[in-house]
Amino acid sequence: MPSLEDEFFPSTPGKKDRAHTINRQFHRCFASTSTMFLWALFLIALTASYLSFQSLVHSGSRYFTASWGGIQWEKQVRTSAQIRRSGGMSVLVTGGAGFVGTHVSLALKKRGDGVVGLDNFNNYYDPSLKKARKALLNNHGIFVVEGDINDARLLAKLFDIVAFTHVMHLAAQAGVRYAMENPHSYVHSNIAGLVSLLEACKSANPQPAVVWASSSSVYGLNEKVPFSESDRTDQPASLYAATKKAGEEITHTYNHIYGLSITGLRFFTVYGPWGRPDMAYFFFTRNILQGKPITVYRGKNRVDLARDFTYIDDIVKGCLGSLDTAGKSTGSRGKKHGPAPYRIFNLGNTSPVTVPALVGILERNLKMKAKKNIIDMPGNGDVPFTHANISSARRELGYKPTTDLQTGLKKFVRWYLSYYGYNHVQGKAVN
Ligand SMILES: O=C(O)[C@H]1O[C@H](OP(=O)(O)OP(=O)(O)OC[C@H]2O[C@@H](n3ccc(=O)[nH]c3=O)[C@H](O)[C@@H]2O)[C@H](O)[C@@H](O)[C@@H]1O
Repeated sequence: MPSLEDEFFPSTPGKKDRAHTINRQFHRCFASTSTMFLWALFLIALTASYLSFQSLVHSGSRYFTASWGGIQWEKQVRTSAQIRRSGGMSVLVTGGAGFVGTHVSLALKKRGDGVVGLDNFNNYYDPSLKKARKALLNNHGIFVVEGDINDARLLAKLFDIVAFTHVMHLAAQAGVRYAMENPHSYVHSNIAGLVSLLEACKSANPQPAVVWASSSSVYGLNEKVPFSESDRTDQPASLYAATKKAGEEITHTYNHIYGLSITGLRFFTVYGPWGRPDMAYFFFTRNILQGKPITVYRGKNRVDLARDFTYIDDIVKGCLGSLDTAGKSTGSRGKKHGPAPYRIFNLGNTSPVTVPALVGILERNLKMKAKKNIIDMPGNGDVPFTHANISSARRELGYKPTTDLQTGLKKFVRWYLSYYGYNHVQGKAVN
């Protein structure tokens, strides 16, 4: 092999040795090819690490790495969004693998609307339940994208692929008492995530109409019953409630500045099959079946707490009614071209039931006695009662709840036993 010296000082000055030359050319060629190869490897590694860093940054979550994109993925989104009835809509359902998101998506698909779900599958409660809901949706031709509403690139991509006519925004950090444990998760999803979603909606062309989940908790310490939309909502009792109230104000500014059509729905303690394991009716059922005690809170002066429990099928009707009557957004490319609707509705049942009465119904359905620990309500953000006035929703949306707590819990227990069985295995349990 020629030495480095040979390269600069040929053995016979003025005369090139042929074998030597071929050897040197081969060496040069090999050296440059391997250098190029190394550079290419380096660039590929750099690009890959940049992209994964970007998806982490954009997802904005410590728990979540985005996994979306590609031709096959785009095709799944497009197919899922296809409208199959005349005058139908294509709806992006955020929180698509959540409790309400699953039921709303199925109902939309059933009547021929296009639906694409979006869910970050976080571990606030058992993600395997969310995966099971995703499988159910998949069986009905609904694709749920795995991603976070804080991921602006993902949202822009989705609006790029599909001209969604509506967004049903149900992704949120739910739960009243958990806000004391993890306050930042509420800011992340209910404030930052909401703004990220509205930014995408206002920039989309055409702009979709937005229907989103607020909460009965915005009434906070309000004592006037039943709660009407015009009642004061400036005394939240929990950070959760405060973020939902903030959401109502934030959506108002997007309506005012950008002409987004906005409908906020104040849900009242929604329950039913495929429900949320962090809610009392759900984990009371699990504990009763396992022979474990349940804690029942009691209000001031030993007054029982009460909720206007609302069955999921009634809520779904309220959501579809809201989508159908939403009215168009008026902006395009971030510019408003006239006033757009801004609406807020209570979606409740109008007949509050006490928590001990709820336990009694569960006991009868499960044919088992609950081991009750009755304690005074801790100062954890709870409110003593909720009660919805729904005349506005009845008038504007044709909303008319038809399921009482007895009937609804019977359906929930039937689903619970078919999903978990009597011996609720530890792997599937939460809380
Ligand atoms: O309507 C709403 O806006 C809210 O409804 C529920 O919140 P909450 O009504 O507090 O529902 P649960 O957590 O299931 O509690 C129901 C009742 O059981 C009581 N409870 C809860 C937990 C417990 O261990 N013991 C107990 O007695 C609560 O004080 C409350 O009165 C949801 O969790 C919220 O996401 C939703 O926004």
